[in-house]
Amino acid sequence: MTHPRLLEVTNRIKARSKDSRAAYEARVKAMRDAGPARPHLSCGNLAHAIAACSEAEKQKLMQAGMVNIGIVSAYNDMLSAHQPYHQKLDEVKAAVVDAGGVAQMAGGVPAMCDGVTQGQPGMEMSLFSRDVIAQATGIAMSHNVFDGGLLFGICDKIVPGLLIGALAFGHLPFVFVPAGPMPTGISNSEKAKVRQQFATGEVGKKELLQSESRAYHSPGTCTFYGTANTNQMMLEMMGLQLPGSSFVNPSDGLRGKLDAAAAKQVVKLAEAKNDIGMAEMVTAEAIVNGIVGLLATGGSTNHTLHIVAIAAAAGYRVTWQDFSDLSDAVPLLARVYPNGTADVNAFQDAGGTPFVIKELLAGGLLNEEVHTIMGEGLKPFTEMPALVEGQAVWRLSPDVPGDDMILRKIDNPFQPTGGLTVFNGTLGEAVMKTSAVKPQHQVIEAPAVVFEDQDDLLKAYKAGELEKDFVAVIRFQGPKANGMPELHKLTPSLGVLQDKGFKVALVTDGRMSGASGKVPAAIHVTPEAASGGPIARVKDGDIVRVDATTGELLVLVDEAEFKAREASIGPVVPDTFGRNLFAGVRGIVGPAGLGGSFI
Ligand SMILES: O=C(O)[C@H](O)[C@@H](O)[C@H](O)[C@H](O)COP(=O)(O)O
Ligand code: SF4
Repeated sequence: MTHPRLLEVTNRIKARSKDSRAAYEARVKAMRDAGPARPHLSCGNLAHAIAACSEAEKQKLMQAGMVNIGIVSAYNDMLSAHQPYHQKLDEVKAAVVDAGGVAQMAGGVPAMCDGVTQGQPGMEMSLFSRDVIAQATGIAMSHNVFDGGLLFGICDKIVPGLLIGALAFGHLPFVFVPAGPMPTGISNSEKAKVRQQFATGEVGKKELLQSESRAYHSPGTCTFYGTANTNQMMLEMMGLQLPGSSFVNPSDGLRGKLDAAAAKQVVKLAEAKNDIGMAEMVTAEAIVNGIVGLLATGGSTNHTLHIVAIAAAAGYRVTWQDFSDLSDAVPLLARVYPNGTADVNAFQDAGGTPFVIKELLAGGLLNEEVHTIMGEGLKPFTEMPALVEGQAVWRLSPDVPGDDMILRKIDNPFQPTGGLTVFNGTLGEAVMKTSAVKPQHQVIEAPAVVFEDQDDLLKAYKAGELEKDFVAVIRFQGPKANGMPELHKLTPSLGVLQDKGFKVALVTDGRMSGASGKVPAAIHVTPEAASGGPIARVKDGDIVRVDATTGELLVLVDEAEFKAREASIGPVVPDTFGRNLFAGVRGIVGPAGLGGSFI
């Protein structure tokens, strides 16, 4: 029986989105009514589109009924997660041909590695890159010669960008093709320990680099449960990626079979002509299923931005209150670093996303009336693939988890509620991933120390000025200020202070990484300082209360005095390292509560 809270939130999203969803569905109908793509091309258009094809492909593509699949790829060598897409292209094209279609590389999209840019100027483009990826996906598919698409992308802003772009072609079916996590190196906890030892001066750069390179060591996605791997879980929850396919390593023999199966599935969907495209798959029910998956697994806080933006691309308005109300009803069923010690390889071995889906269905916490890439309903997504006599074979998840320190059944969760808290109060709205914060750190009331640049906090730390209870208020880090960077490089220093017994918390209009964890951080503060939000009026010494148990974010200053204060105007954004290219975007980008989007 479906949980009443699930029905309540799903129905209110539909109700508030009635007009915007109707407008989206009208756009999709107009594209569908225009009929299959290629017959409407001029001979010149078609000749250009197939000029570089083989003779066999040309003959096929000149037939209107032949399914042509557009591949949109986020391959580059900067993301270890995306490097495997280089050799995947030809393999998947061949698999589409084996399945009776033709495939063309429709276009590439940019992909930024947040690990490479963490703490660097490039991080100020990170959030914006999501919408650039969406636009690049639109450019790729705008050739309008395709009957469906395959999407090569995994990491943080790439999956949301690809999905937003694909939704602009909601009359077509798309299937995501993952590449899988790298094998486990040193544990994430060991990595974090060495970082804190570096922050205290116990180890030097040589030891730190050695440790980092043993954590991040080969092709594949990083193995912590950050935004990239949360994307993977979400795509299975939403039925947009083959069941249980996310966390199979690139070098595993099963990987290639899963790629071929994805190719075959998208050809089958494109041939079906039953009007099941992205619009019919990405419904309010599917979006709520994605949020439920986020909450049940303690996924990345970045999804309070990305799911809102994805929903908007499908004509739905989703709010942080929706996340909060679902979080009260959805139990925490998984502990994967930073919410535990295991990584995604251990999560997969313990039962992975199919196990979580099976348990959530048993608890009535997923909408079952959904169209997915596998057909109707979520039952196929309770199955895990294995290589049996050289073939990918799916089997129903077991009734018990492979490791109950990593996964739990619905009647024995790690926490009765989800891993996310939405804050409200005198500083505005904010979110916190509480699943990674110990209970004794979930309520912090301490004097503010205000910064407008994360490096200034690190300088104060190194000067020994932060050996005390304090709330770090870091502002002018919002979308309009400087692109809303992740401030994850502060984690080791704040972690050292927390370990020393000081009560520390972070409040910022910026973001943290999905891999950030133990320090309580009320992030995405909205309205941001650059929009005149109250965070711009906080002064050193103001008492700030961050209470993750009640969702209060308060500055304990006389209301009239606080309101009368002059707001800080913040620092000037340098125009170096490409920042100047996004000056216009900073002027039009929307607030975090609407996904931080400029589309
Ligand atoms: O949201 C995320 O998951 C992060 O952006 C992640 O993709 C990023 O790479 C982190 O910075 C990795 O963690 P470290 O920086 O600790 O390696
Ligand atoms: S998970 Fe993060 S650090 Fe790892 S490849 Fe993806 S973007 Fe880069």
